[in-house]
Amino acid sequence: MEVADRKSSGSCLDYDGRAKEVEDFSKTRAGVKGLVDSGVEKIPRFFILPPEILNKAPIKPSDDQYSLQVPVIDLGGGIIDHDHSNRRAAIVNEIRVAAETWGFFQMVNHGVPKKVMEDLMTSTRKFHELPREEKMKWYSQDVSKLIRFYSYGYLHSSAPANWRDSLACNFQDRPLDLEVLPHVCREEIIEYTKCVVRLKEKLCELLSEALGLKSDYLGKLDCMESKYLLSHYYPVCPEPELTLGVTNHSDPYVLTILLQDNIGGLQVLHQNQWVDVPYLDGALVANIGDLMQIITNDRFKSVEHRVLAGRAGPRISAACFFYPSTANNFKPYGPLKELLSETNPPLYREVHYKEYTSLYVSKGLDGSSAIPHFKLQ
Ligand SMILES: O=C(O)CCC(=O)C(=O)O
Ligand SMILES: [Fe+2]
Repeated sequence: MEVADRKSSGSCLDYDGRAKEVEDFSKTRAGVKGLVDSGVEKIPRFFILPPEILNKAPIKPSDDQYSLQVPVIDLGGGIIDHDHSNRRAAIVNEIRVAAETWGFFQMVNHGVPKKVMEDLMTSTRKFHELPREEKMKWYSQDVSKLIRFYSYGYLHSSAPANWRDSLACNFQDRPLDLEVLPHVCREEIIEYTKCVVRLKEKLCELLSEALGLKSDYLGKLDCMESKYLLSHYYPVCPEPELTLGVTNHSDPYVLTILLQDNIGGLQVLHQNQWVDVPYLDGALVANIGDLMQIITNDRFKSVEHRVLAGRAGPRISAACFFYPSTANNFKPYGPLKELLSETNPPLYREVHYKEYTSLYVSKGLDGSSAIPHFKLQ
């Protein structure tokens, strides 16, 4: 069958025999990489995405796409303390504009050593490229497992499948524990996570200031004390026009810090166009999560993004998500009263983290946002 026929041969989300195909795939415990290693030339049908997901925004970018650029912000290494108030004010302003308009920005001079980033990429790649028997020991579809390897997390639903595998390390708000991690990447993950947590603390202050609040405001709110690192591996895809590395979604958490390699494919939805988030040597990407959009009453935007599947690769990335500490799983978070006024009334009801993520997970990455469910009428 030609690509055009396979595209029009019906939705991948619901067809006879889909559940069995998905289950057989899961039983291999070898992920998408296992499929590629087995030499598939046609992707299994449940990976073929319907046009309404593939073409959510113009697939062919307008000329504007080339003039639109995700903001790049120089965090000034160590010189953003309060003694350098002019420089700090300028950075805070850049972060404010980026968070309000793009929901995404790239950071350079952010203080995470390049070697630590490179080591994370090399070692997690080693994990994903372990012999199959070795890697499958980590395979699990159980979402309550804090450390696991998986592919397509929505096995029992009709949510779209993604052309990628992931190693999940949900550290929650505990100290990092070396023993629980796969040997090939454990020290590198711990070191990288320590550095990224320090960067998150800096960003937490800068974002508070960008909202016109005291530097320690978001820190005291305890909305970003837990950390969850996802190491992604996007294998080369024999039919990249038919699927996606990851389908359109916004991140459900408060803040994400992302490290990507130089393969490309990450895109952010901006002014109804998909704009590339290009690889920038030494940079880290930050993006606003859904809960941050809710607590800022829509000032900061949690923006949809996706990753294209590609013939080049594999592509490697690591996303570190920050969310409230476990003690606050049921603490209600709503628009911050300091940001509200008569002319700026609350747009959302209060929601706790568990309620938010349950809805997010039950929905699957179907390209729709969970945020509107919490809007006040
Ligand atoms: O791999 C990437 O560049 C993005 C991953 C992502 O969006 C996510 O894990 O939420
Ligand atoms: Fe994401």
